[in-house]
Amino acid sequence: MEVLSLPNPAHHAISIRAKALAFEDAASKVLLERIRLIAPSDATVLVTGESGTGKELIARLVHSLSERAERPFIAVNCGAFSETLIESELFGHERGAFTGALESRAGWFEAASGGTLFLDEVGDLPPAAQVKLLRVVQEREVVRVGSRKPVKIDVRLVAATNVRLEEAVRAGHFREDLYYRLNVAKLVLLPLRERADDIAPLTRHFIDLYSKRLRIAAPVLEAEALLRLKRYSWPGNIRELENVIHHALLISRGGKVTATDLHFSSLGELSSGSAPAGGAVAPAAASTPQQALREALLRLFDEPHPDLWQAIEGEVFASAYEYSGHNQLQTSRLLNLSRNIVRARLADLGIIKGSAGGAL
Ligand SMILES: Nc1ncnc2c1ncn2[C@@H]1O[C@H](COP(=O)(O)OP(=O)(O)OP(=O)(O)O)[C@@H](O)[C@H]1O
Repeated sequence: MEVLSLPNPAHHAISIRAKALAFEDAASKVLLERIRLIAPSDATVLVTGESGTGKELIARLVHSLSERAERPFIAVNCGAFSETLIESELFGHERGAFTGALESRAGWFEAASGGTLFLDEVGDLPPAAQVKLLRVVQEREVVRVGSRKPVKIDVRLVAATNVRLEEAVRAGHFREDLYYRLNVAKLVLLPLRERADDIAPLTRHFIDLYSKRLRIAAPVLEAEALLRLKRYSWPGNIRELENVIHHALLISRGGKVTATDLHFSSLGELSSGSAPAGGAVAPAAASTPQQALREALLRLFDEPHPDLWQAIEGEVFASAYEYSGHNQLQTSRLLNLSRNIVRARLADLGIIKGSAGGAL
């Protein structure tokens, strides 16, 4: 596996989480070369790719390999805010600018000063915010909501989209002038099914990651299981592979992951390609988070465990989060704990990123 060494790992412990990034497929190697070329420049980058292909990770990599690496990296999901809130989130607001604006507040552009601002799902920006963003990109200054005073900013912009922005432009949903301003350097992430040689290194990576997190010895992946992973179409891309491996580790036994430990979503049916050696693989039964939790707890009690309580706690938080559809509020209600505790524990376990809003 190509292991990417970052300029100063100590400073990237949060942003890249000491990951060995898997870039083994020929297409991924070309992408990595392109990232190495683009990152040191200050050019605005547009990252495109289906959901779960690694756009945010690539944005962090661009930041880490740039001269701004020591400065903040802030990730904002443009689709996560209402039309009225997004402008104040990005550009800030003055006290009294709108009902509830009790204090003046800097937006993410100002907060990312000297660093990189990652605008995820940029295609979701409403038209008024697109006009403002265009102005920011052109003038390199922001005007807070409710103010007229421009504030100079020094921010490198990385934008990402999982929709074809060209089509959004054609349909009149996204401004053409903004599209050209964002699309200075483009990084295209292929769906996982089109870079099959990444599947094995990514799988090894997630086996290592989750066995450490679950505090178990890393199990061996049986050849038949790997074949099955390679034949799947991965509609949810790398994120789905991560979930499949995490789940497989929860239910695997005897130090190995077998083909039947792999539970796929019904959306990405197995391709009808060549049958694996030793016969066809039976489709795995669907598993609910409750079943997964039950199986994981039983397995934890099965063997002597160095840190049983922590491992149990981890499983409970992970399963409740899964069961709540990755919603922190629902998870806190389910566990009858405060949202802050839930957020902190999920972050400790590496299930969510360090802080709300993605700021580091
Ligand atoms: N090359 C890689 N090596 C190791 N892990 C990776 C790699 N690419 C992506 N991942 C992991 O896959 C998961 C999904 O990646 P990420 O969140 O960056 O995808 P995304 O395209 O931004 O998703 P979305 O469009 O849903 O926001 C993350 O856990 C990420 O760390």
